[in-house]
Amino acid sequence: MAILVLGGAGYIGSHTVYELIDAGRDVVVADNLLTGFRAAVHPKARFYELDIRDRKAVDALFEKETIEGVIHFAASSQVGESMVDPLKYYDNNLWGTTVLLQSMVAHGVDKIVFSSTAATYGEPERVPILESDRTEPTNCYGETKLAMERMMSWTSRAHGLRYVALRYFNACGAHPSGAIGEAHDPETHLIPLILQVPNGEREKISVFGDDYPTRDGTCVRDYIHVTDLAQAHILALDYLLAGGENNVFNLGNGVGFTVKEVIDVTRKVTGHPIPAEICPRRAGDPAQLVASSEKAKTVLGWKPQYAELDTIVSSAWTWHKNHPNGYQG
Ligand SMILES: NC(=O)c1ccc[n+]([C@@H]2O[C@H](COP(=O)([O-])OP(=O)(O)OC[C@H]3O[C@@H](n4cnc5c(N)ncnc54)[C@H](O)[C@@H]3O)[C@@H](O)[C@H]2O)c1
Ligand SMILES: O=c1ccn([C@@H]2O[C@H](COP(=O)(O)OP(=O)(O)O[C@H]3O[C@H](CO)[C@H](O)[C@H](O)[C@H]3O)[C@@H](O)[C@H]2O)c(=O)[nH]1
Repeated sequence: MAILVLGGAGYIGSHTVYELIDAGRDVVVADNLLTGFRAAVHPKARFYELDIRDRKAVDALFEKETIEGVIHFAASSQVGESMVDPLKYYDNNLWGTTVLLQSMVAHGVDKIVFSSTAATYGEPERVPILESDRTEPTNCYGETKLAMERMMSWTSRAHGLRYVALRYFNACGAHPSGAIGEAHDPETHLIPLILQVPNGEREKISVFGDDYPTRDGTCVRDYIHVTDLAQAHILALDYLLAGGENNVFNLGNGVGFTVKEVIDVTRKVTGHPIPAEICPRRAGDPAQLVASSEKAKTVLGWKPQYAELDTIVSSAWTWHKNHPNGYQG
């Protein structure tokens, strides 16, 4: 019996595959390599290059492999892009998940752990955010992820599928071995973009807005190490395999850092002055997102191992220094 990881050539998916294989699991990866990289896939995983919107290809995979559970990362995930090209998000995220669930139901595969996001909350009513708090996305990306959660819920009622939605906050850092790390093209995430300055790939970092209602006017986010996220997926899968009910969990460290604070930590870690320039706000950004992850700790037994921001940034710096072009050389 194998675990199917959709989007396992991407950033968080590839780290989860490494943890699954380290834990002795049999792993199948499927990815269309839209934003992922073949080189990020663990050599012990069986790889299928396919698009989850291709029903015939997904059916063929379920017919060839014996799958006990699915971990679903395959989606488009850039907040800014979702505001200018929302239909890409409906197509890839909602249509992709529709086709996937149709195929799972048809093949009797009934357990799925999937990537949701802090962007489902929108502007939070309070921080730290609890899973039961209001969900009112401020960007189309978050809207499609919330709709994916609801799609799972209705599919569960009708067909008995069981799911765990993991609402991650800001994923960052790299595998402790240095073998894999974050590689997006174009890169939009704050920490890898800041690290392009000491790496000689950009002159300065743009700060998107300094007029938010936060302690220094820049947006506050909760940064969580990718290996800690990966571990949570294994715990969530085992929870479902042990008969656990449908559930939603936040995954973050419970501590918020402003954009300026992240730049300061990165200056300390790299020893580079990292010039910063204040720019206009980016559309769709909530002022602050900080998780309460007590539920994941209590119900799943999740224990983040890399909670300090300088440890997280150091692991990202090691990866980017050694792989300035990501997986392309
Ligand atoms: N990076 C973050 O901070 C963050 C935070 C919250 C949630 N998430 C969610 O986690 C998941 C993974 O994020 P990531 O940063 O690793 O992104 P990523 O872009 O690196 O990985 C996504 C992977 O899915 C693949 N993919 C996309 N559409 C596909 C399709 N139709 N068929 C097959 N494969 C497809 C891509 O090629 C890629 O390998 C996404 O669903 C994202 O929404 C990410
Ligand atoms: O060059 C940059 C890039 C980002 N930012 C700011 O840094 C913060 C973090 O931005 P990221 O793009 O790194 O991350 P987001 O918070 O926008 O989004 C991330 O986390 C979300 C959940 O919080 C989603 O799930 C999404 O997939 C994931 O990219 C934001 O305030 C953003 O405006 C800058 O100031 N300059």
